[in-house]
Amino acid sequence: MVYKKMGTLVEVFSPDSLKGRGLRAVSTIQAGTCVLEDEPYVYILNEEQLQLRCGHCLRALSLGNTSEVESKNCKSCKRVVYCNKACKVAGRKEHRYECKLLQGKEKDDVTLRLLTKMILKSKNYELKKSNGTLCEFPSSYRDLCSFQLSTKAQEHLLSLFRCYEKGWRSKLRSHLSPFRSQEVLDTYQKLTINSFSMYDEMTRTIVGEALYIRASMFNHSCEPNCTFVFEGSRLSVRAIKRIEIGEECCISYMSSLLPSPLRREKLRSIYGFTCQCPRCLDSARDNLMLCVKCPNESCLDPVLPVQDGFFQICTTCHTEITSLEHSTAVSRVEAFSEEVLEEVKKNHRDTVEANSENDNRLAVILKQCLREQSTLLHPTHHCVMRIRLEAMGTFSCYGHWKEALEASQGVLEALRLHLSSEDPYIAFFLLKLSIIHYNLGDNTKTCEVLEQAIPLLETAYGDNHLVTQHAKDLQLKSS
Ligand SMILES: C[S@@+](CC[C@H](N)C(=O)[O-])C[C@H]1O[C@@H](n2cnc3c(N)ncnc32)[C@H](O)[C@@H]1O
Repeated sequence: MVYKKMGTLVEVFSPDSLKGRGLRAVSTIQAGTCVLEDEPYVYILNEEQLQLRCGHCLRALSLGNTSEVESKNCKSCKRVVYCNKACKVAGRKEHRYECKLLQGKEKDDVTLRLLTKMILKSKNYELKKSNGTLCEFPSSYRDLCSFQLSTKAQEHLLSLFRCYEKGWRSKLRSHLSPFRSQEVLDTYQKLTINSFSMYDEMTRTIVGEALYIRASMFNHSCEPNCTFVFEGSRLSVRAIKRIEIGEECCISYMSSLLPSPLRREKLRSIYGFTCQCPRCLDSARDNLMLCVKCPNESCLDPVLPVQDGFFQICTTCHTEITSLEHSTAVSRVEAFSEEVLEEVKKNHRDTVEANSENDNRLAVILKQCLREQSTLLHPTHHCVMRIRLEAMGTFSCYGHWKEALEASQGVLEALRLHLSSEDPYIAFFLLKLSIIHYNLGDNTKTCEVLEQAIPLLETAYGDNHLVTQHAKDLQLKSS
């Protein structure tokens, strides 16, 4: 196999037969180096973001002047907004593939819209009979790997697709023949394992979905040496650790704040592989993410799980936790935490106005969840960390700074325990914490936290990224 360079720092290689292709360093890469930059082959904004962001550069728009915004709307679908004329012109070429889709009568579905846009965009794309082997170097989306759906899942997808198709097809030129089922399935099977959720890095809100041909070559590790960041729709993959020549460069496909059984299950069901990274192979490693509090109130130390729903004897005070009642209560609070996280996700924080009914409802359920967790789960438990992070973000978004600070208690310690010190999530957490201190008028704490955050942000995001710049501006203002 001839390995070809992708950019100047990495080359496509074959790590092993299970992983397919991957990328490895062709020279030593220092932490903080941009390993690869990529523009999307195709991208879309989520429905609730359509009126909030420029359809081309994805910048958040100020919606103060509605008549101004209307003049920059797409006149045909009236769903996509641009920040100025230049973006409108630049975005026209891409928008023509989805303009009609957005005029459809069917309820929008992000995955089906991306799938349809992709097929429309690649009309010249001919399905090549695959012999199951991957080409050495991907130059078009046809060369990406795919994940074979079960027959049942294929039928389900096709029925959803045909329903969605009815909604927009009447708006398209009549000579366009219906998409072949094989074309739909093949495109979907590539999209599911190769597409990226695009983030607004300042809020960590998911704003859309995109497919990058070159960046699709990065394999996954739960302890990655690279991270990816967005500037609009442009994606940069950056080294967060020193990478030796010949070493594989990996990103993480999912949140590292989940214990390994949950991470591995998600990776299996979405991407079709069983993760064998060092973190997943060390079964004891993530146990603290599943710990309950010792019920002895003068102890409260973490007690490790032994098997589904059952816990060990507390090693500090030797209290036994054997009751079924206790394990049922733990499962209930874990399930409630997941429900609350889902609810927060659905209510897209940046689209609801402060002091609205939503605000109160979300605040109430987050507080209730924190209360219920506090009697049973140890602060290192993944549900506690994830709920506290959400609560911190939600309260900050509504300007409830004291409550946001309260929600942040114990999170940094837990993050440091579970994540590697270079993990961008720690940098992002510190930035959010500094913003809370700043809004509470505590300049000393703001500067203290920013001093830790800025070097980490420079590595993960780069000096010129908006997130790093924001941290530096805050440092100037508070010093
Ligand atoms: C985005 S693609 C990565 C590039 C892919 N290896 C290729 O050859 O095109 C994702 C797919 O790569 C494989 N993969 C990625 N990380 C892996 C890992 N840690 N272990 C096994 N397979 C992995 C899985 O098949 C997964 O669905």
